[in-house]
Amino acid sequence: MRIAVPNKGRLHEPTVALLERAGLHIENGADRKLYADTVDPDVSILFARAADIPEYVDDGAAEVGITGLDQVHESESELSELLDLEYGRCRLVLAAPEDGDITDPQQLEGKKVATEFPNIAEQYFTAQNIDTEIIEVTGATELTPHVEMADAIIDITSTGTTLTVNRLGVIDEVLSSSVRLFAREETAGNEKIQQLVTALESVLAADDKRYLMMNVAHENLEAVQDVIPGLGGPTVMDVAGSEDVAVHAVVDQQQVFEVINDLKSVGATGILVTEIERLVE
Ligand SMILES: Nc1ncnc2c1ncn2[C@@H]1O[C@H](COP(=O)(O)OP(=O)(O)OP(=O)(O)O)[C@@H](O)[C@H]1O
Ligand SMILES: O=P(O)(O)OC[C@H]1O[C@H](OP(=O)(O)OP(=O)(O)O)[C@H](O)[C@@H]1O
Ligand SMILES: [Mg+2]
Repeated sequence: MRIAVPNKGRLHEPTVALLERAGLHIENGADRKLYADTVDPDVSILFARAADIPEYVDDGAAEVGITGLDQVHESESELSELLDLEYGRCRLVLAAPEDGDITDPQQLEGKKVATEFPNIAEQYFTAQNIDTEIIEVTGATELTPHVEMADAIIDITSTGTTLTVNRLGVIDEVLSSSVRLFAREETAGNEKIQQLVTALESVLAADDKRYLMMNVAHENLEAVQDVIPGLGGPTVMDVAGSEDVAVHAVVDQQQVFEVINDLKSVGATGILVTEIERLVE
C-alpha cells in the first residue's frame, strides 16, 4: 500500500508525526526524497504536493492519500473520505475589501474573483447562478483586490490575521476544511487500508484522553472508584509490600482537572497523569 503524504508546507510535519504515532515509522526517508519505506514492508510513502495528492490517489499511483479537504474538492475527483484527521483546520471564504460596497455574493455578478481554487470557486458561483470571472493565482491572493486585479477573493483563512492585515472582510464561508484520509471508492474496503484506518483512529482516540495512576488505601477505594468516570471501571492492582492498591484509569482530558481535585479529596496519593500514544477500543 502506498500512502501519498504532503512533501512540504504546513501539512508535512504533522502528517509524518501522525504516521509515526500510528506505528508506521518511516525508514529511509531523507530530506528531499520523494519516496520512502516504512517499518511495515507492505506500506510505503510517496511525498507529493498537497494539491496533487487527490490526483495521485485517483490515478492509482497511491492507494490512500492524506491532504486537506479543500484540495480534494478542488481536484473534483470522486474519492471516499475514510477519516477526518482533525488538523490543518481552516475555512475557504469569500472575502472583499472592508471599505468597499461588496457585502453579498450576488453583488459579484459580472465581477472578478481571484483564487487558488478555481474549480471550487466556479462551483460556488454556478450553484448560486452568479456569473463571475475567476482569476487564478498561486498564492498571496489577498493582494489582488488592492491592485484592481479582482473585486473579491476566495481564499483560506484560519487565524484570520492575513485577511485583517489586508483589510478584507468575510462575506461567506465556502468550505470548512481539515486534513482527511481518503481512497478510491473501489479500494476503500481493502484490509490493509482498514488496518491503517484503525491505527490512525487509535491515535485520534488517544489524543483527548489521559492515563491516571495513583495509590489508594483500601478503605478509600470505593470513594475513588466513584470519582473516576473512565472508560469502564478502573484497573486496581496490589502494590507489593504495601497496604495500598494502585489504581489506573483512562479519563477525558477535559475532566482531568476536576477528577484530580476529587481524587485528592477522597485520599488518593502519588497521582500521575500521562499522555496516551494510542487507544484501540
Ligand atoms: N492558514 C492555514 N491554516 C490551516 N491550514 C491551512 C492554512 N493554509 C493552508 N492550509 C491547509 O494546508 C493545505 C496546504 O496548503 P498549501 O498548499 O498552501 O501549503 P503550505 O503549507 O501553505 O505551503 P506553501 O503555501 O508554502 O506551499 C491547504 O490545502 C489547506 O488544507
Ligand atoms: O488566517 P491566517 O492564519 O492568516 O492564514 C491564512 C493564510 O494562510 C495561507 O497562506 P500561506 O501562508 O500558505 O501562503 P500562500 O498564500 O503562499 O499559500 C492562506 O493562503 C492565507 O493566506
Ligand atoms: Mg499556502
